[in-house]
Amino acid sequence: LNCDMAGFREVDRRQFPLQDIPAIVRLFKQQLESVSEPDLALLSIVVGAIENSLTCNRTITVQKETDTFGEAKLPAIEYHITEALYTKFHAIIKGAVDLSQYGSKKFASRELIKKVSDVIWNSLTRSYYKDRAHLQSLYSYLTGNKLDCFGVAFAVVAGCQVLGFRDVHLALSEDHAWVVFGEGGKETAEVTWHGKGNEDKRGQPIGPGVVSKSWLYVNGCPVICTRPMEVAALVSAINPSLNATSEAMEVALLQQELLWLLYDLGHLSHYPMAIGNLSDLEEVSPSPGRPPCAALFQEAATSARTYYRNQHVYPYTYQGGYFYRHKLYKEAFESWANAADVIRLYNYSRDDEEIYKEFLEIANELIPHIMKVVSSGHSARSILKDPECFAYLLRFYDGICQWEEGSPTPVLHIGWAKPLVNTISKFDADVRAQVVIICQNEDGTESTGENVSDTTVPGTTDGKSKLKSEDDVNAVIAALDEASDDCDKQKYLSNE
Ligand SMILES: FC(F)(F)Cc1cc2c(N3CCN(c4nnc(C(F)(F)F)s4)CC3)ncnc2s1
Repeated sequence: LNCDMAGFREVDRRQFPLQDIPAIVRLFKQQLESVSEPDLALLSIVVGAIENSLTCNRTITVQKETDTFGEAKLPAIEYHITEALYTKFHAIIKGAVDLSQYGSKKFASRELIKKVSDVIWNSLTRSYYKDRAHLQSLYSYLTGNKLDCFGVAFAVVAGCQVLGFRDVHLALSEDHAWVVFGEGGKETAEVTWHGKGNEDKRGQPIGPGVVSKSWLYVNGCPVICTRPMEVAALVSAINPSLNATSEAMEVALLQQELLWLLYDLGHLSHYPMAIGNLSDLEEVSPSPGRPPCAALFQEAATSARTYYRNQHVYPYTYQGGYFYRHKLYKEAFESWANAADVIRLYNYSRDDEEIYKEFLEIANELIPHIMKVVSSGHSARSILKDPECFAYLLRFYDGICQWEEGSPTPVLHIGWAKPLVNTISKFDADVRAQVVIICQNEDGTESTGENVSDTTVPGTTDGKSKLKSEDDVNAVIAALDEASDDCDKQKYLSNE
């Protein structure tokens, strides 16, 4: 029993009660630099307790926000509460799993992992709102028997750590989590649910998800966590939200400090979303002496290109969102075009709703808003006179068209076409004429398409005029529909 309590024993009681952010950072640093591996249960209980007390019920009388040195005051986390919850988690896991039944001690088996997942799963409250905030930590599990889908996967990995299986690790896509295990971490197993109304596949390998080319399984390029990266995942999952409109500042500061600690120790380099989370926090309150958030967004994209074959969308939508908020519209178009270049590699399946909503918002809310805002401006450097912006938008829309091709589920519908046509028609023919479309042929050679300058939009005579009437728009929509089927818009654009 002692060896398993290593995580706790090393934590000298003198550190408790944990009164402020530096104390928590010290605990994480001590765990991350300790000779063995960081104790996932201990760290999840500690940050969960702080988040819960500062965002859920605010029962604690909120001490004045900062002490004399400007450090955010935290509700004191008592040693005995932390130790009691830690002991309870150990008791639940060790009490339910009789290791003698699972043969090899060195590597976990699928049956063992399914058993740990069942222990967590069967101890959850029967029915509760699964998407609620603050359900991601072991504190939530141990005090309220509630976990969200990420929280279940994390708890299974923490449970396997309690049982001494160092091969079981968290695998993360952009919208799902599962575990890898066995020699070389080659085996995979579902351990949690995904989305609404889908039968869970717990215990099964994730193979079929990768074969179907759904974004949910990121074409076989998930983030495979080390123990410190599992700490980064639990820190990323900290949710400072008090309600739909405000956040608990001290929780956000704690998350930011812990992410910088993990960044400095090199544990975010292979974790684009964690870098994106840190960058979002830096945008709101920049840390002195740290890289600007724009550089961090770029780092996240570079990490995804370097380690995950550029199969992740979020680094580009994080970046596009930043540029959009800062009115850097051309840069936003480029990021969104890069996001579309990723999604075109996938087949849209019913499990991919989250990223569908992301692209829908960009295409039908954000880009139309930009077009409205820039239309009123009259600067020569306007977006509407810039052929590179037109090219970025074409790449964006084309990526979504190609995403739809070969997919079991349609992507585009009339709701997409009107904003799309309105956006394209804002660019004059002479601007469009400066865009040359290079098509990659099957054999990899390139052919420049017809110069789009002689694009005559159906229903007009000289190709130089702009869309005028409703039936012009409908004609283009019909043509787009046809073009997006076989996606050789080249023929459509040159209107051969
Ligand atoms: F485990 C699951 F199932 F929850 C999948 C994961 C999600 C996620 C994350 N997120 C999700 C994406 N996310 C985004 N926030 N803004 C985003 C963008 F649209 F601006 F790009 S994406 C918040 C943090 N941040 C760190 N790690 C993970 S692992």
